[in-house]
Amino acid sequence: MSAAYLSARGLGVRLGARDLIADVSFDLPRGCLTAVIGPNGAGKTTLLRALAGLVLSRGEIRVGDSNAAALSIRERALRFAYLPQGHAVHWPLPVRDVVALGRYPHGATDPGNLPRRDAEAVARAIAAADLGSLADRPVTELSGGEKARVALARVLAVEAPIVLADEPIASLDPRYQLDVMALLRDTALGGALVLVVTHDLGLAARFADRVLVLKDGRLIESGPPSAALSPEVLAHAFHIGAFRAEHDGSPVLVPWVAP
Ligand SMILES: Nc1ncnc2c1ncn2[C@@H]1O[C@H](COP(=O)(O)OP(=O)(O)OP(=O)(O)O)[C@@H](O)[C@H]1O
Repeated sequence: MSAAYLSARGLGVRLGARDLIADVSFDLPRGCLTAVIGPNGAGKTTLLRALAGLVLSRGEIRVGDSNAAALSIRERALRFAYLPQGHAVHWPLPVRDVVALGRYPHGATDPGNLPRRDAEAVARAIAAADLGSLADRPVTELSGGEKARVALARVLAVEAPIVLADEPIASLDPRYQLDVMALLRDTALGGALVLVVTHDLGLAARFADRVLVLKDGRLIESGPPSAALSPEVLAHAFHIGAFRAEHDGSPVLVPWVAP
């Protein structure tokens, strides 16, 4: 594996007397799409929030040559583009302006008057998320799936080296699920380090280079999909089996009843 760009050592998040995640360690390179999977409540969202610096954590997070804890909020927002679960926007802002919020960490604070470099990044993100025909519509008038693509475009507009996406395909139709996974893979191929939380094991098997498996706040497996989605791991993590096949050279994995 190439040099690590994002490393966690003994990462933990404790709330009250409870460890939401504990002793999580990994090294991930740029240019890699990593799926984060695990049962409900396993700590996937908490892990992403800890990496983004949105929840207090212990242990160490290193980004490139920096200790993440030493970064200012703006530096952290430039390095980590974070797509939260749900991503509600309640103001009737035009789609273009919502996407432009992704340029805020770059100092572009007025969506109506973006410097050229920022306007170009916004245009790239709008095109990548296939939002060209919706760019001038108020975001509040879009469907759930369309809003999800706007939220993703905002994150892509940051053009950060690390993308943290929490269930970005949860509300999308099958076509856009495939498009968004392909888009995230292309983002990784373009040099970003992409972490995607998903419950779709089939898409994780097909698109991810690596898989992190969380259970009860612990990292129980980390590796290529062939190892991290093995029958043993799925039985241990989810108490399920899976139908496995290959199509067009890609792995097919369909969750099935426990063996
Ligand atoms: N603010 C909070 N206060 C107390 N407990 C919390 C808080 N946020 C999350 N938790 C608990 O932490 C655990 C991990 O939650 P988290 O949202 O990280 O899980 P997840 O793996 O993303 O789950 P899901 O697949 O259901 O989205 C859960 O048991 C949850 O109840």
